[in-house]
Amino acid sequence: MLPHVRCTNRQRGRALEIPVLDLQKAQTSWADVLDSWESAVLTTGCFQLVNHGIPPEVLETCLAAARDFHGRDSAFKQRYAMSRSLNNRGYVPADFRPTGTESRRVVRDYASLDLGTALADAGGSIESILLGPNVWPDISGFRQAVESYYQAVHACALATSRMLSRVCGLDADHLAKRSEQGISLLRLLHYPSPAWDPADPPNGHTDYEWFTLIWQSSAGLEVLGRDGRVHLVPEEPGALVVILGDLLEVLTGGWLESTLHWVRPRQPDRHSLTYFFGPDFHEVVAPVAPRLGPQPERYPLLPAGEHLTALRVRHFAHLRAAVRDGSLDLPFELPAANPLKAVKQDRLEAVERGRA
Ligand SMILES: O=C(O)CCC(=O)C(=O)O
Ligand SMILES: [Fe+2]
Repeated sequence: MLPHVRCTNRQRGRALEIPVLDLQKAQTSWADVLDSWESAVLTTGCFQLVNHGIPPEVLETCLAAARDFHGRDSAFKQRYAMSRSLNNRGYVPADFRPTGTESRRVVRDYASLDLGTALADAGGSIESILLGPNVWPDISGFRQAVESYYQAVHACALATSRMLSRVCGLDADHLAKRSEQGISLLRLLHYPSPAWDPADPPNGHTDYEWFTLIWQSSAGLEVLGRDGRVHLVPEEPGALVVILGDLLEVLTGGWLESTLHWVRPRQPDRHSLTYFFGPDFHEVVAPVAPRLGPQPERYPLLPAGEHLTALRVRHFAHLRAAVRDGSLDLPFELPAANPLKAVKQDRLEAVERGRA
């Protein structure tokens, strides 16, 4: 839990700044802008991306489809509930409270419709939890609208991955090559109303994959920078927000850190289109030179598919129940906790000490 972190637009008299980076410029003259990318990921761990190549009409049409879906009645949405299958796909309502876990979530004040890479031949295999078939609501034009956005945001993630690979001192294609049928996920998120009390501790977390691309309809996303300060990510019309995920931290042995973040909507009815860019199921992620943190040995060797499957199973009650009753037979031992918990816990405590 992130205790007592308050977001203000100014702290100690200095304006907080989330860098704005231009993806088109990075594609045409990457060497000129590599330093600014490196500085962004090392300081705030978060930046806004402009000229990202997603046509505004593709974004708007996907948003309209998401609004249409989330605006329907509960009986309609429940037809597509994630809990109806073992796949990490479909609708998860707001106010979902996982029970019996060590989850830090106090309340889930958002609903989502989750979809992602769907392997044609995943049926029945362990891969099908993360890469199973998508669930498409019976709404005219919905699938096309969302698939168009998915393709566009994925292309943007590939271009972003080329810059982040270079920042890590690796071949530009390093991440893309390891993510050809990646465990990637698009969540159409809806925050119906600001349910938070400023006194509540925020629901801080880091994302699990390489990195995340977020489009937000209104402000609400807050990140904790490596400067120990809280940054409100301002609304930047048309921009995508990029934050770093756990697997980039593992890849660099802690030289990069996954971005601690949380959402406290400023206005009711906030939507976000949140795309998590992840590796192929059979990739094993471990620290890779040359850019390494001071203690790369603290990072476990992570088989991506097993690790991400275990996190989903630990999170969702219906998957835990399926493991208990034998309808889901995992070919690996479910770890008692996220194996990255220790490194992240240390960081949270260090941040707290820095504040004292
Ligand atoms: O809605 C957002 O801006 C971010 C959502 C998020 O952090 C998540 O789904 O992991
Ligand atoms: Fe997140």
